Amino acid sequence: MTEFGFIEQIHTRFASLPDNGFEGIGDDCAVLPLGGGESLVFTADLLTEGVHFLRAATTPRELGGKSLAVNLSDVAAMGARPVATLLSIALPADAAGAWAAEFMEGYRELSETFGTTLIGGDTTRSESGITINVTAIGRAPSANLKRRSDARPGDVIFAAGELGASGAGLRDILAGHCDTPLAAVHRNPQPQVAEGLWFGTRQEVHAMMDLSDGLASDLRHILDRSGVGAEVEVERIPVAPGADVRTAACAGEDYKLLLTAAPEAAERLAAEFAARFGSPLHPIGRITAAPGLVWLRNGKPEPLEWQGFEHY
Ligand SMILES: Nc1ncnc2c1ncn2[C@@H]1O[C@H](COP(=O)(O)OP(=O)(O)O)[C@@H](O)[C@H]1O
Ligand SMILES: Cc1ncc(C[n+]2csc(CCOP(=O)(O)OP(=O)(O)O)c2C)c(N)n1
Ligand SMILES: [Mg+2]
Repeated sequence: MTEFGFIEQIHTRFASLPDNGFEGIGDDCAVLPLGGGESLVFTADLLTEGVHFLRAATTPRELGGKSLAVNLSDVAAMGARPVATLLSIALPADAAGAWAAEFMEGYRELSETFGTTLIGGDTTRSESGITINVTAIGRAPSANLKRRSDARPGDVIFAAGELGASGAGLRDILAGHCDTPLAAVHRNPQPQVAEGLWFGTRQEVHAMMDLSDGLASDLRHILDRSGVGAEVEVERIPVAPGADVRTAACAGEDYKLLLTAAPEAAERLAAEFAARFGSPLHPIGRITAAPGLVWLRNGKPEPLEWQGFEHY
């Protein structure tokens, strides 16, 4: 079974139960309208030793920050402001002392940076490696929420930053070079919280998500949920220095925002983004009515078997 096959199975199994007012499985966050035009959003992400990180290749402080950052990125991807988190952590006995204190310091530092508070969680002993689960809660005017399901044919597809640095950094780490600048990028993702909030206020932004698994699979989630297709110009994919285009499209963990915007407003959106954030918004292609993801090189379709990260 594939990761996404399993999630689909879970979704189906729970489809007949009451939703209790929640918009559930399928987006970066679940949504609970509060009334008065406001909503809460909820997301959970888990990091487990050997799959998401190597204990010997990260400081606990960095891992504390990354555990929070990947969740704040999902809140940002809805156009919401992260407000609070819950932290559940399973620690082997040898990580329960100084390691855990440093981990919490990293988690606290990033909480302070983004104005979130820690409101609960759980702590247990582990017999096999470190596992961290974070639940993040955000808040937004309901009208600002951006979903994966709102891409429309003709929309311009944008990446809100360069891609591939994290994947190139992981390559360094797996080769035993943990002290390179790219390895540091991999261990210290910066969630685009201010950017997500700003996109939330822009009506011309239709669909949005964050890039955790890589463009090649994450864009497909927008296409599937919106019932559309896309053409992506390979030459326009913004490749971070030190990475190559395949890494940029497939390796994942860049935690940059991926969005679609109305074509008539796209140029102005990009100009205002650059003026506000001091870095470009990269147009990489467009949404099509015909389903499927087509990679274009020199304007011609190229049959690339590119895939993002999948757990199974
Ligand atoms: N074990 C699970 N139980 C319920 N929902 C899940 C589970 N795993 C993933 N999901 C949901 O499936 C969707 C896709 O998950 P995922 O690809 O992990 O999203 P993300 O990249 O935003 O973390 C999300 O809405 C997520 O909440
Ligand atoms: C030791 C190690 N091996 C492989 C990876 C690569 N990796 C692990 S998870 C992942 C994708 C993102 O994680 P996931 O759990 O799928 O997050 P989500 O999409 O749910 O936000 C990648 C690229 C890594 N970070 N560390
Ligand atoms: Mg997830």
